[in-house]
Amino acid sequence: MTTDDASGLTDEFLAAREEELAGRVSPRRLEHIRGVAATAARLARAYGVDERKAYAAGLLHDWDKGYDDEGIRQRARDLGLEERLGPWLVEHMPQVLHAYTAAEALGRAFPEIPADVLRAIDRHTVAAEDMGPLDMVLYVADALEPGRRFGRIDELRAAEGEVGLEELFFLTYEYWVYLLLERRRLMHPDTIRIWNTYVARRASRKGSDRDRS
Ligand SMILES: Nc1ncnc2c1ncn2[C@@H]1O[C@H](COP(=O)(O)OP(=O)(O)O)[C@@H](O)[C@H]1O
Repeated sequence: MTTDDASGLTDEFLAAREEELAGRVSPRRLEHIRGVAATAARLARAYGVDERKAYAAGLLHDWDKGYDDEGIRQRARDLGLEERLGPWLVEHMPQVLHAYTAAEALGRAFPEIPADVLRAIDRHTVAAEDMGPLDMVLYVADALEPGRRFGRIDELRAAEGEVGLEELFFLTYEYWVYLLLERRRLMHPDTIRIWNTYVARRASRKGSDRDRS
């Protein structure tokens, strides 16, 4: 099996993980998870991304969402993630840790999960400067699944299929950053770097669109 091979993501494997999830998260969270998996699969079809991987990433992204703040801090330490993430993040941002711990724990427990699915899970909350198509599909699906309600969601939902995947990711990320500011929440220190990267990429994309027309 190559690292990105999806052949281990059989129907049986996914059904077994879904059953385990019912014991790991609340019914409400499970509903969100199912919504994200279905939305990720739909986005994958629309944007030419591997549908099974997208579904699997959606199904598994909140694997560790059942921990409370102290529990998830301890899990991050137990998985040896404190060095990578830094003690400040572990102490002050428990709400983002589930993404990193899920990717690490799932990778250890289930070698059949492709590396790119684990990567998408790892970056589903904070994102990254080098988001690939699968990463973007999961990030967007997490925000747009049918159970989510927030101010500009209808506008974002309407953009699905009308704009490219990177633009849809950008619009979703923009809104998420805006919400963090509005709610006066702490921001992950990578947020400005990621924002700047995608603003610059967008400007050059728009520039080359203009050159072509
Ligand atoms: N860049 C960021 N910096 C700090 N917190 C963030 C950032 N992005 C998202 N969050 C917060 O992390 C939490 C988990 O978000 P997320 O993983 O997307 O949702 P969920 O796991 O519920 O599907 C939310 O409270 C969200 O506001």
